[in-house]
Amino acid sequence: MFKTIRITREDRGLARLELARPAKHNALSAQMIAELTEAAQMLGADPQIRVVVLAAEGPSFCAGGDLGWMQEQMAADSATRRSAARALALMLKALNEIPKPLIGRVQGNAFGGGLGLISVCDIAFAAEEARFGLTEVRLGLIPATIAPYVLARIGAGQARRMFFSGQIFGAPEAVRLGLLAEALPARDLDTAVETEVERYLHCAPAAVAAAKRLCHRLGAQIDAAVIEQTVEDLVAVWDGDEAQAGLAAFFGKRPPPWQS
Ligand SMILES: C/C(=C\C(=O)SCCNC(=O)CCNC(=O)[C@H](O)C(C)(C)COP(=O)(O)OP(=O)(O)OC[C@H]1O[C@@H](n2cnc3c(N)ncnc32)[C@H](O)[C@@H]1OP(=O)(O)O)CC(=O)O
Repeated sequence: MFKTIRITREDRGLARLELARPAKHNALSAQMIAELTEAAQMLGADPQIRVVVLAAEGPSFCAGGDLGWMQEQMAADSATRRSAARALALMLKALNEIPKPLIGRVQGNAFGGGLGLISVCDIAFAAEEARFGLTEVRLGLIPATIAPYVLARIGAGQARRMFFSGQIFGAPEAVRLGLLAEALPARDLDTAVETEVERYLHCAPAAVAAAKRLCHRLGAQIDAAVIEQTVEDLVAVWDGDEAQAGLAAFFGKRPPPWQS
């Protein structure tokens, strides 16, 4: 039924939700955004599922928003753009609101929206050689719909540095920032995720769900108005000359005009 993601269920109450566009480094296309939204809602509502692992096939966890899809939005009318940006925002909201532990399993690159996906995980583990970054500003874009979740996860001070510089950093730094629970040798990643899964499967599901609600309520308020503002921010950036130039440079495999 899904083309860009895969879901595997285990009787013990575990679902593995896997990004499956490896040739495009799991970039978030319109179809993947729609499928992830549907999967998050479905797994969230399934009483048999008590823990969800978010993983990815191929060399990257996720290379962020699909830049071809973004280029299409730049040429579209404002209603189409707004609905595309809102789809991205609602996907993140749906993942964030899964009322059970969402555990990230990260390898390779997690850039832009990929780092956003990690930020909506409750806890994440990564291979030591994984790379992270909010690379949007290098492309003339901004981290928009992902911003509330990244800010909630690592705080404004650390986030500003990432937001403004697009700097790429390694897994030890991601642990220090609080994005990851642990960075491990790649061969130990599945064991670490499995140990974490078992911890949650030994707990009362309604109590775990209530604990997650509590964490959300006491953390940053990511309400409908905040989300809608990020949609407008993304729509506005798609209007800009820098985004046009940045994406043309990416697909032309050349540096953007501002790169020193
Ligand atoms: C969510 C919001 C914003 C964003 O997320 S903006 C996107 C931020 N992401 C990036 O800046 C990452 C861009 N990609 C890369 O830097 C590199 O591709 C890579 C992931 C480091 C991999 O490099 P490598 O050299 O190994 O491979 P290629 O570059 O040749 O890529 C292979 C293949 O995949 C395509 N691709 C990679 N990333 C994307 C992408 N993000 N979108 C679309 N396509 C992508 C690349 O074009 C190649 O395709 P071919 O057809 O094979 O040429 C906004 C918000 O917050 O709201």
